[in-house]
Amino acid sequence: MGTVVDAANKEANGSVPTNKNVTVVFVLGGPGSGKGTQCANIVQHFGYTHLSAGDLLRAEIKSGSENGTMIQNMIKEGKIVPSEVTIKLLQRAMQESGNDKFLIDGFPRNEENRAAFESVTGIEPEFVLFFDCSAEEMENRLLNRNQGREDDNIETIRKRFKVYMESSLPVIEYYNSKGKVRKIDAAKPIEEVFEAVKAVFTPSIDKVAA
Ligand SMILES: Nc1ncnc2c1ncn2[C@@H]1O[C@H](COP(=O)(O)OP(=O)(O)O)[C@@H](O)[C@H]1O
Ligand SMILES: Nc1ccn([C@@H]2O[C@H](COP(=O)(O)OP(=O)(O)O)[C@@H](O)[C@H]2O)c(=O)n1
Ligand SMILES: [Mg+2]
Repeated sequence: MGTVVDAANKEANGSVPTNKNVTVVFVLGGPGSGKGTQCANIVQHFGYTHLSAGDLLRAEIKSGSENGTMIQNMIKEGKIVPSEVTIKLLQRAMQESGNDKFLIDGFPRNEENRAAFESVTGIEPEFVLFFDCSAEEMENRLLNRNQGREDDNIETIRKRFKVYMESSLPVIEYYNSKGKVRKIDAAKPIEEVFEAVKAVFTPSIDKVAA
């Protein structure tokens, strides 16, 4: 057995992972900007596999892994888990999916995430989908999310916003300087946001034909 990811990792010289055949889109934006909601829509229409870094970390806590307590504490404090842990979970999920097109949601969240993913996997994102939304709107959404998350309380939300401003926005800026960011106004209703998202994923040749 072997997925495209395996195959790409075992290229001729055996050491440099290039992952040439894997398409990755990073889905970024503040907490509550609608990343997970829109990823579910994209999966339905465009055949990607959705990998949420936060969901993978929460599953790791539930599985009772030895890192579980550390991850749980970091999430409760709104801190970013060391990339070594998160990247292993992402790589495993990519391999298990059997797909070659991935939406990586909520990752990379800081410079360490970004640089480590690039050097470990050799993968460069096709583009970065960036959901732009005011802090006020995001806070309202998080306080009404009702998924029983330990970090959706006002104290942790404030910490997450600070981390977002200080550590995650610079990553978005980095990709912006490379011309890779596709910015979406995420403050609109879900359906309208998805219209804008669809335009990003639809090849321009189809747009002309439509
Ligand atoms: N465009 C939108 N307008 C209003 N509420 C939204 C919108 N997008 C998502 N939501 C709601 O806001 C909350 C956070 O959305 P979610 O997709 O979990 O965001 P993220 O993954 O970026 O934290 C959820 O309860 C979701 O139903
Ligand atoms: N790359 C990542 C993604 C999430 N996380 C942790 O998981 C928490 C929740 O992430 P999430 O993506 O599920 O949160 P939302 O932006 O969806 O609200 C973050 O606040 C971090 O504590 C992380 O450490 N590293
Ligand atoms: Mg999410």
